[in-house]
Amino acid sequence: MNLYGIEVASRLWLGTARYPSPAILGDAVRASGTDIVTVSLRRESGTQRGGQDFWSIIRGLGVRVLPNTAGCHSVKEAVTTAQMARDIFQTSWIKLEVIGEVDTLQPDVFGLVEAANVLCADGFEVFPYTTDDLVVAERLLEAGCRVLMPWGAPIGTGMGLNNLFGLRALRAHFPEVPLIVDAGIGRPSHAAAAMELGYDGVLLNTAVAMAGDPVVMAGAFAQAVEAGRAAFLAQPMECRDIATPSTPLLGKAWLE
Ligand SMILES: CC(=O)[C@@H](O)[C@H](O)COP(=O)(O)O
Repeated sequence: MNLYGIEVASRLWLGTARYPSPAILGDAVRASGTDIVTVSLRRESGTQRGGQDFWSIIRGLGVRVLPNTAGCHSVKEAVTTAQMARDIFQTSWIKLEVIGEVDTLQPDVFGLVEAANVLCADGFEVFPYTTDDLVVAERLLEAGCRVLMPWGAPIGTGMGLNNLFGLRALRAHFPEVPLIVDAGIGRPSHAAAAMELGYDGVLLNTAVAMAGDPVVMAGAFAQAVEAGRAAFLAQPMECRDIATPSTPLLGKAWLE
């Protein structure tokens, strides 16, 4: 898929937080086959994760970094964080998060649109973490976003795809816009379901980082995303209310 002029092969993108160790993070990234990881500037740049060590591990993975503004609750904070990320990572890509509510961590969609306008005007290539609201999606595209990242469910819940209707509607309304489900995915089957809906990819963190075996789980997600994409391209059958025998009756067996 083409994102802001860059050809991206991987449809599974990973977050880099909450892994048991940097070595396991590296192994999970390799097992996932991803070529994009997202990094939170606010959470990872402190001393807690080793500062420079953490950056060098990420750089050593040889994947594209999509910095994010996780943990930002205001437009000002998100814009400043994005500007710092651009300097540090030498990229104009930014996954824009403006959190509006602490219990659900749901996006503040008003702040999100405002921040997207500011950042797009400043030359950023914005990947907005949004809800499944069609009107907000329109506003983000008007602001200059060329990719949308609607949530599956609140971050870290692992609930999967909470609003299938909303996600289907977004896909149907914006057939040409790359759509990546971001957040709330808990199991490989959720990722496969998103891909079967025709989504272009999924971004997840907690489901891999907090699994009993993150490396095996990363591989399982890779297979699920591939299977879901293949199923979408193969055009799944429609659901029906009425049963249809899969073995046509050509005649009845005659028993004496
Ligand atoms: C890492 C990151 O960017 C998260 O904010 C992202 O939304 C992933 O969410 P999950 O941890 O629910 O997969």
